[in-house]
Amino acid sequence: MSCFQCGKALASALLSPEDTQRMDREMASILPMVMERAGMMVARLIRQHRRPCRVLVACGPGNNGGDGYVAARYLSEWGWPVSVASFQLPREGSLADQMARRWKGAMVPFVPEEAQQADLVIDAVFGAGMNRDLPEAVERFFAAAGQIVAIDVPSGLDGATGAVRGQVTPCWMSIALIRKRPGHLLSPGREICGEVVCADLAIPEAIMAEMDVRVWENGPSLWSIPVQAADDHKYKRGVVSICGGAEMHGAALFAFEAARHVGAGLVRLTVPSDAALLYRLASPAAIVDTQPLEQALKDERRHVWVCGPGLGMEEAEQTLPLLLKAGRQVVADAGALSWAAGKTEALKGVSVITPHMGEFSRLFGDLTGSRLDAARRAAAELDTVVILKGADTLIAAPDGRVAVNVHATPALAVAGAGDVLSGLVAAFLAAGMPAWEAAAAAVWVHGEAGQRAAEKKAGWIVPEDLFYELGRARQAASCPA
Ligand SMILES: NC(=O)C1=CN([C@@H]2O[C@H](COP(=O)(O)OP(=O)(O)OC[C@H]3O[C@@H](n4cnc5c(N)ncnc54)[C@H](O)[C@@H]3O)[C@@H](O)[C@H]2O)[C@@H](O)CC1
Ligand SMILES: Nc1ncnc2c1ncn2[C@@H]1O[C@H](COP(=O)(O)OP(=O)(O)O)[C@@H](O)[C@H]1O
Ligand SMILES: [K+]
Repeated sequence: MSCFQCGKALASALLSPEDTQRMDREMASILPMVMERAGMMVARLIRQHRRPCRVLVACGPGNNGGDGYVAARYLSEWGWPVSVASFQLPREGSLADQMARRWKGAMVPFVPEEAQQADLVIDAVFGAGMNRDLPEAVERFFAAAGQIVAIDVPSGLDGATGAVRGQVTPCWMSIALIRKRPGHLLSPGREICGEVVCADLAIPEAIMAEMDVRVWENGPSLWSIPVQAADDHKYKRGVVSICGGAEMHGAALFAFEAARHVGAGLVRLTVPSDAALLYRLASPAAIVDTQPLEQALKDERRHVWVCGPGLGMEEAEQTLPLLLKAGRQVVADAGALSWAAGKTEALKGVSVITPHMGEFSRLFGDLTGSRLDAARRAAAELDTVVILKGADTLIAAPDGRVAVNVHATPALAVAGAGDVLSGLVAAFLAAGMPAWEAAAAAVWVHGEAGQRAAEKKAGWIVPEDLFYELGRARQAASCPA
């Protein structure tokens, strides 16, 4: 089943600097109109969010500055008291220069005292074109400001990665132009952007369709989860098998209950025989097998397995290679990832791995560069979908696609929440979804269930609270084709 459709997903595209540059080239002839619209939209959005107040627009030398001059003109025409502080004037003859020349209002020096006196400072110093560390004068200027609205991205934020290049003062609002950037969602960028509002700018569809987008905000436009049908039967819904360990029963049981509650047709636990009774007592609904794994693997219907939650090193060693040798689709987590540290190639053939940052570094070494690039590299290296978990979870495919998920809640920061996620991924794989789509949908449904559970329990949840939210969370995630 292939359900990824680029067109449908365009609304949630996250633009890289290369995307922006390509778009600028494609739109060369209409760029003045696009900049005019960008500045106007910024002014409009500010008018929607604030009563008239003293505004200072801080403008840089590039197109971000150009947008700032236009926004200043509109607000001023609407009667707002506006002045402009130029960090550096645009190059003569450039588009930004043309917009600067149309600004006939007050110009003030680019100094912190001016920023301090304004009720609202608009940051149009650097946007997507920022290519080196933030100059100190810019840091000091914004540090003195009260409320800041950033055009596109706050100056100093790397839109591609969410990294900051200097001391960046947190904004009240950021107005993303055309589409958000990964940096609006990825920490630490996410924490300095404030509320992120997108100004669509009505770019011609033909230009948008040409975009080779590889990064998206995770959401239902990226995948289709199978819906219930009159002729459903348990094998059509999908069979999930879970390896349980001898000592830590809870983790495998969390994955088991998650797969059951999100709609898998049949979920089975394969466990050491002396632990079987404990599993059965813990969950009377559990179908617990004690036959050797080789035996269980003779059943071709059991083609999706969760391997890792609650497994010790030895148990992981005794199960994962067998599952892979038998050509099963495997979701590898926890114990399986710890076992593979130092021999990452042992994970080749796994469909999805679900490391948190600690497990990821043990597998792939300390992070150099951005988490987004690291997750993408790991996915390509192993030819596996990588779910790099955290407050901003990344779902990377071997072909370079990445979904950035912020549809979650800090209420999920509790032991066992990751085991639930493994069960969800397996359930969606077993339902026939391709690995990247299954992983992205599982992460979103996990976040949705977390939000619903947190709402009921003032934010303080345990993993079990997620189970009874999963049906509705799956429903919310089912996007009609
Ligand atoms: N296609 C699009 O996405 C559109 C983009 N627009 C605007 O264009 C912006 C990008 O414009 P540009 O590519 O001109 O880039 P910027 O306006 O972000 O800045 C580029 C200029 O700043 C200088 N610069 C960069 N980092 C610096 C640093 N740390 N210290 C000193 N100087 C530095 C560069 O040498 C260059 O002169 C977007 O953020 C957005 O605001 C809009 O005008 C509308 C359309
Ligand atoms: N601050 C947070 N905001 C949103 N989601 C979070 C946050 N902290 C943790 N999570 C999510 O909760 C889950 C925790 O998984 P993990 O760390 O593997 O825990 P465990 O192995 O104990 O189950 C992950 O899916 C992660 O993305
Ligand atoms: K900016």
